[in-house]
Amino acid sequence: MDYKELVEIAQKAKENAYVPYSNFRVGAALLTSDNKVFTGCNIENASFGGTNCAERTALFKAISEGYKDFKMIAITSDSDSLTFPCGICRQVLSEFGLNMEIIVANKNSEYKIYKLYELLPFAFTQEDLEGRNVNE
Ligand SMILES: O=c1ccn([C@H]2C[C@H](O)[C@@H](CO)O2)c(=O)[nH]1
Ligand SMILES: [Zn+2]
Repeated sequence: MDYKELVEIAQKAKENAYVPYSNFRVGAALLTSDNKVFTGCNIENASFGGTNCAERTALFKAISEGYKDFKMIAITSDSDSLTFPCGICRQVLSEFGLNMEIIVANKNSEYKIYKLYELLPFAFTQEDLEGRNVNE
């Protein structure tokens, strides 16, 4: 599974986006450490706040199926710009490892790769709860 292939799977996942309010379709494809792929799309809600992003849809599908070790996640939309995960998704993804690779793509499947720790420096983690944040 290479980066490009995962981006193409995310493009396909975008087709199921439920976006009556923003009309902004997002797709994600999450690769587990044993090379299984979980896809996700954004799912909007009339309350707005009940909306779930594509990244969290993919992550929650994986977690609920018993997977919690991930190599990378590809994210795309219909935009000419690269689609970066929102702050909530960065935080939620960080629970499962700041070393995860984040592949941000545009509608033409051009992409860049970051590590989650680059997108979420000084992350709040379990260690903060235990009083030993490494950033201190
Ligand atoms: O990385 C992102 C950014 C936004 N959205 C969704 C939420 C909402 O449905 C729409 C507009 O913000 O895009 C995602 O799914 N992932
Ligand atoms: Zn998000």
